[in-house]
Amino acid sequence: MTTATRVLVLNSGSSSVKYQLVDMADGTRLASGLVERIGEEGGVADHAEALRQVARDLTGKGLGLDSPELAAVGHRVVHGGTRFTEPTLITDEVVAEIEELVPLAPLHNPANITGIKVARELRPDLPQVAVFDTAFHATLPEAAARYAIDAATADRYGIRRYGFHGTSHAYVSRATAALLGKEPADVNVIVLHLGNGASASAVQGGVCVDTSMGLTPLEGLVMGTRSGDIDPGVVFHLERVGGLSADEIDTLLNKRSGLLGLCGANDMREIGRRMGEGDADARLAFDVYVHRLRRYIGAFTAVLGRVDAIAFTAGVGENSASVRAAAVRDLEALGIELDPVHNAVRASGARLVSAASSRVAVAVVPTDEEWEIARDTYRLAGG
Ligand SMILES: Nc1ncnc2c1ncn2[C@@H]1O[C@H](COP(=O)(O)OP(=O)(O)O)[C@@H](O)[C@H]1O
Ligand SMILES: CC(=O)OP(=O)(O)O
Ligand SMILES: [Mg+2]
Repeated sequence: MTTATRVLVLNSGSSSVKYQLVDMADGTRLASGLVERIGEEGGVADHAEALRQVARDLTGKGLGLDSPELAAVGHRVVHGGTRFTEPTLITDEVVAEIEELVPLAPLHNPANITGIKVARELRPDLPQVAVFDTAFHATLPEAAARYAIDAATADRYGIRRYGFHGTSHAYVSRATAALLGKEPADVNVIVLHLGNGASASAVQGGVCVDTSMGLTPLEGLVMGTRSGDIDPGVVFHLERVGGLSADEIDTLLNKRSGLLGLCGANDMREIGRRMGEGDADARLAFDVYVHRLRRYIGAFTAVLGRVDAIAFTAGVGENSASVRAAAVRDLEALGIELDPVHNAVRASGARLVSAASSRVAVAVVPTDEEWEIARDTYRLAGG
């Protein structure tokens, strides 16, 4: 008999499904892929269709879901509320509870649930595990997690800071400690996850003590299409003076704001190109993005007291030398000094980009949310 050591990870996003098949016996990535533009012109119709396409892709690679070597399926679930703070074996009851959390993550949780349902239909015999974006942030102290609003109202509606991208913040903070040759327990790190969604976290000795996203993945940094922090008064103003409905304001702030709202492009590569041509809107979008990042670097430096490393990760953090340079420019007073030559080198692995004299290490650390989910899944269900 073969021992089942393979884990399939499904990361169903709002408009894409990413998958990875990992052999946990030796850490080999056997297959990975992406189905994009779900529900858009030229793309597949919906998430269920996207997942069937993932199943077909795997079958085409000779790695079909019917394989006896498959030990478990791990699912990224964005919102776990206060109910889920650990990876959880999926049952009908767990699915129902994730469904109850949809109002807290309307862009994300429905897609995650579809992924779970389709995978359970295809392999009802396999253990399936939900790994939550919020879980790594369950350690936030109350002072960081609570909003200063009426306590009874907050408790009644579950209003608090949950934080997201937790698998990335967990993976990258550990990988940063490894890069420094230290144990996670001995290192304080500010992790800057800069993808389409973007968030910062303050990790003290391996434990998350603050993060920029809140009740939903809208708060904090400027993102591709999301505003990040704004005065909540903007919402009332748009409703009372602009006559917009709650749904319209939600769409505006989540899908038509951020870099896209400021300059019409959400891709940092395009913004870089346009800045090179002297485009003033692209320049402003870049400056607003960087200004917000610097505020969080300052804030989380104060939260941590001692910072050993700042780690840049995800699409923008791993690839944009100009964002990294602008984010830490002129911060020598905080012990942060970049090495411009190292920073400009294009490379793929985890690496230091700070000057030898920098008190705070500045690192580029590629994230691997799928690996982190596979590890959590196998630990619970496979091994
Ligand atoms: N070479 C690059 N230079 C600058 N930005 C890049 C580069 N490559 C990718 N990006 C940015 O990374 C973003 C996507 O990041 P990613 O982590 O893949 O996002 P997500 O997983 O949230 O969809 C893109 O919007 C793009 O702006
Ligand atoms: C939670 C979140 O913002 O996720 P993503 O970056 O995948 O949109
Ligand atoms: Mg991502």
